[in-house]
Amino acid sequence: MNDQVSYDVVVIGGGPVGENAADYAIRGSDRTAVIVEHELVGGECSYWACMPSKALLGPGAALEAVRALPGAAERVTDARPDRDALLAWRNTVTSSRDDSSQVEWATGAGIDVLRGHVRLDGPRQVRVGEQLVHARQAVVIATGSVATIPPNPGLREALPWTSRDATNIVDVPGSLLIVGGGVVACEAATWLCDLGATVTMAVRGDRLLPKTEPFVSERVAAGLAERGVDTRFSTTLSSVDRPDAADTGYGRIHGGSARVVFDDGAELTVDEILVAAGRSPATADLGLSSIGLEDKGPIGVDDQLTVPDHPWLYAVGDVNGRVALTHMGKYQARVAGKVIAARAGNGDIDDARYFASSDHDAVPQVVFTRPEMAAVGLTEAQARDRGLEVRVLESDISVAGSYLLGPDYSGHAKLVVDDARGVLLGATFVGAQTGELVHSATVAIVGQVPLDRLWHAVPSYPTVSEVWLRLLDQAH
Ligand SMILES: Cc1cc2nc3c(=O)[nH]c(=O)nc-3n(C[C@H](O)[C@H](O)[C@H](O)COP(=O)(O)OP(=O)(O)OC[C@H]3O[C@@H](n4cnc5c(N)ncnc54)[C@H](O)[C@@H]3O)c2cc1C
Ligand SMILES: NC(=O)c1ccc[n+]([C@@H]2O[C@H](COP(=O)([O-])OP(=O)(O)OC[C@H]3O[C@@H](n4cnc5c(N)ncnc54)[C@H](O)[C@@H]3O)[C@@H](O)[C@H]2O)c1
Repeated sequence: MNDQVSYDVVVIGGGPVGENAADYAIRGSDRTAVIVEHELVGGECSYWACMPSKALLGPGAALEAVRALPGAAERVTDARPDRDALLAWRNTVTSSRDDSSQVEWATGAGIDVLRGHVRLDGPRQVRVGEQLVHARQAVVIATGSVATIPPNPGLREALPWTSRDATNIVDVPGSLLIVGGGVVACEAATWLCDLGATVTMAVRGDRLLPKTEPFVSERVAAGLAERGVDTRFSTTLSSVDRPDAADTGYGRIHGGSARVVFDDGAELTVDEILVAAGRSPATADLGLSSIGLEDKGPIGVDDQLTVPDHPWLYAVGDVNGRVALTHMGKYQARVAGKVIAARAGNGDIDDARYFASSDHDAVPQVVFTRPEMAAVGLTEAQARDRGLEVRVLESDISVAGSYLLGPDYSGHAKLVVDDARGVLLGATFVGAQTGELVHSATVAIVGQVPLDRLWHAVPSYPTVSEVWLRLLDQAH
């Protein structure tokens, strides 16, 4: 075996972000790139996160949409999706964790794929087992993140589920405690109810989805309560006791029941615990100290995704701690790839497209709870914290387009406006099928479209987008 190979670009981690970075760095050139992956090409997103979670959520949302609409509702015989068919659909969406089509895509794009765990071994060099791989131009770290398990007494020993188990669920627990109140917690509570589990949520703070507008938290909490979820706020686990904990594999129940005591003395016995308490950048065991960086925490980068004082090193996606979302990581990857390509050709990299500016204040996100929520940019509280002069435009979503989704449609929308400049800073929508509304707001924010111009953007009748009229009418 040749134990040293060279490429122009070496990408560590073959998730969606690493794939895009490699592609954009060599596209249309004769430069070479390799992706080194120690698990599955396609990463967390394809097999353990976005794709399986959305596969598990889609059928329940579709059933709810049908049940909301007279004429169709009468044909629905069950409020819940078919469990076996739902799990089979999840397997289809994740290709049953077979990454051959993603490897085929990479090789088709001229990118080599190497299997193994990577450690940096000094500047521009990585080690994969016995193999040394040298990077002539750039090393891109795209190793993603891992679930965090908080140090509550007995919790780690109880071998709780993480999101990997919840998305790759095989055995549906009769009763389940979810620790956390963020995005994973709320989405997982939704699909676990669809699968028939009895769900309790232990939330440290006083509301769900604490980074969103407060009305989102209220409506999502009400939606979960309607499904029977018992949400306990401002609480932590004092102890967890699970004598028969066992590593039975992803999505299988990890042993016997667990007895949980909360900080107020309340007790609960459940079949399984799902920890959804955030994620940490995957920087341990990456050899970062070989180039003078810390072996933990996010890898800091500038807006060109370059690590300060290491002009050959880039970090993109969850691992840099900027925004843990697939679409934002892929955006960073496009920017980093273009920067690498331009630097290779000694091109100019001062143009706006070589800076990941949207990471700071134009991040869109859709949370696929019921009701769904979609937001972009700053919340009112975030804008005020930045000392901006803020005006708020707010309306229930009650237009012909929403009524036609069902007579009981309920939704709410809010725009945050920079009063001094007359442009949007943020937008939040909550209600069924609002996910598709958010891109219009993203365009308005990124384009810094003045509100008096936006007023001329006429939404089609009868669509939910007509809520823009209700909101913008308040601006004059
Ligand atoms: C349950 C869940 C649902 C989510 N849903 C959404 C959603 O709907 N929309 C959204 O935008 N975001 C969602 N996210 C977030 C999204 O999954 C991440 O932001 C995204 O996966 C980040 O992509 P990445 O390429 O940076 O990292 P990853 O997808 O984690 O890929 C990193 C890759 O690097 C590999 N790797 C790590 N270390 C090494 C090493 N030393 N050597 C070799 N290979 C290595 C890993 O095996 C992995 O394949 C969700 C997250 C979770 C947990
Ligand atoms: N639809 C989507 O876009 C989507 C879906 C799932 C996940 N994601 C992303 O994946 C990332 C991870 O999601 P997440 O839900 O794990 O993280 P998160 O940051 O959204 O939520 C973490 C939650 O855990 C709580 N928490 C933290 N430490 C705790 C502790 N010690 N004890 C109890 N509770 C604790 C926090 O208060 C918070 O409510 C996020 O960036 C999220 O946006 C996105």
